[in-house]
Amino acid sequence: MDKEPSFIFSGIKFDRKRFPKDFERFKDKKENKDLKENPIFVESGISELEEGKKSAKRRKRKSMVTESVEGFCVFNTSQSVIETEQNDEAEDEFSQKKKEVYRQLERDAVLRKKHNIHVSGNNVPTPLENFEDLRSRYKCKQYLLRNLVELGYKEPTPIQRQAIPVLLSGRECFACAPTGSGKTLAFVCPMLMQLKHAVKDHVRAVVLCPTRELAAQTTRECKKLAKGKKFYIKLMTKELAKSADFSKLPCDILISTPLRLEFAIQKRKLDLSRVEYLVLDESDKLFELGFVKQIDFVVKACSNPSIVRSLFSATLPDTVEDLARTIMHDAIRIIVGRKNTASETVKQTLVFAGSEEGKLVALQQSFSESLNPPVLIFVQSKERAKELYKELAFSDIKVGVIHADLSQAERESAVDDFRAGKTWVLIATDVIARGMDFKGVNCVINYDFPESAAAYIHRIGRSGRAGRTGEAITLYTEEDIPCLRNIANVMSQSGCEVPAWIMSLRKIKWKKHQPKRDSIATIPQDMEE
Ligand SMILES: Nc1ncnc2c1ncn2[C@@H]1O[C@H](COP(=O)(O)OP(=O)(O)OP(=O)(O)O)[C@@H](O)[C@H]1O
Repeated sequence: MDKEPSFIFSGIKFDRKRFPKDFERFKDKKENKDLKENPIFVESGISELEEGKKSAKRRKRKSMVTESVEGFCVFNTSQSVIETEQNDEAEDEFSQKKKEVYRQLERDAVLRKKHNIHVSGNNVPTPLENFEDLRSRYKCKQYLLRNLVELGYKEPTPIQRQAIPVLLSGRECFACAPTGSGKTLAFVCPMLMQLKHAVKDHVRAVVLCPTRELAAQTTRECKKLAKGKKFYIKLMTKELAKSADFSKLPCDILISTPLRLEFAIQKRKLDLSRVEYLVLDESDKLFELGFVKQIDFVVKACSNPSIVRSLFSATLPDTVEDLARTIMHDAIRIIVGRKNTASETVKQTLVFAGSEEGKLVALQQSFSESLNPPVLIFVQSKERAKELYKELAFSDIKVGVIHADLSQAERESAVDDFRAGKTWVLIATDVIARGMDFKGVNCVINYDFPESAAAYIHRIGRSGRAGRTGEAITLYTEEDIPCLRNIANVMSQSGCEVPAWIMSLRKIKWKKHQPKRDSIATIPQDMEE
């Protein structure tokens, strides 16, 4: 009904030339009204909306060109009816587009809710329904889709569903998703897709990891995903950092720890000014005091104004978010589940061990009753790692150890032996607490209480990865009790039961809990040889 032109006003046209101001006022009002009524449009789907508006405007202009007479013209009825109809058509098309944008926004919201994805930022791209979307929406190359199938990845994980389209749209992001939830693929896949093919003369993507072991693992993952396509993917080794001539070394993707990269930039004159992608993996660790200067240096060296930067971690403190915001442009924030929580697939328990002596007895007893390898044991320092290693090696358990005092080759072989099942138990410091992906670790034992809630989340996250179940046991003594509540909070947030008395302890502000502990050693020195 409302589309029928009123009889009285049919054929009457407003003389725009004579009353330009009035016309402008009228036009503005209508457009403002549209925006006010549809605030979501201002935030999301704006490009499609604008495209709709533009095409409607284009059509309007076209119909005006055909006008023979302007001004009040009661005899021009048929011409104006045609024009009104054309305008209506354009309006219709515009409102159809608008509806479609709304429908898409609703579908996006449903998909995000289903996968517990929370986003904030402008115009967040639609999450992936499946890996097939990579081909249909983003023209993903066959080699990559084939590699996903070969790796056995049937469906994207929640972080992959959202982070991949965000990065493919050229948007910067900071992403927080649980340990073992596939964050590596979430940043490697869009990187390979965007780089398209290899070039030989400059570094195009940089991934920074806090440890050499993680950098090596990420390089391997990257190569697996790039299989069948000639990309130059390089791990920054000590040798490369010391002696490579980067101007002659073809390198599309460079994976490094911050220190080695800083060294290479300074000493080897590594030019990062054309880097298109920069990923800070385990970003909260990289923003800690020991790294922050190097990170700052690398971020500045990656001076390409159209660079896309992204931050990934399972823990993202507000302070890091605030810092990240200062360097990122219009970034999208992606949180899977709740921020700073442990993986829900890990069964977590707290065990009171009384004293240091009690811890060793408890560990040896539990191993003699049942040992379900692979088991990872975390201790507070390299000295304690060495001590515990001697104790366990002495009791005939196939045990390995990794800490910062070992040579690179020894560190690698400790990790390889554990991966290959040659050792059943690996004793470690926090050096491998982040990012390391050991297949099927059945149990993580926090022999020494973790230094922070974040350390706890990352340590126990070496188990229960990629949807598998796992177990985490945390031993504590009297001196750990003041920090118990913080760990208990993490446990209860991920659905584990915690004794009421622990939950009623006072919360403390906790920086680094590394109390001085009694030595683990029980074996007399002369028996060690
Ligand atoms: N879509 C997928 N389907 C099944 N498995 C996957 C998928 N994506 C990744 N994985 C596997 O999940 C495991 C964990 O992935 P990844 O190491 O990337 O986790 P993460 O989120 O980076 O963990 P962390 O926070 O500990 O670094 C890996 O073994 C990886 O091969």
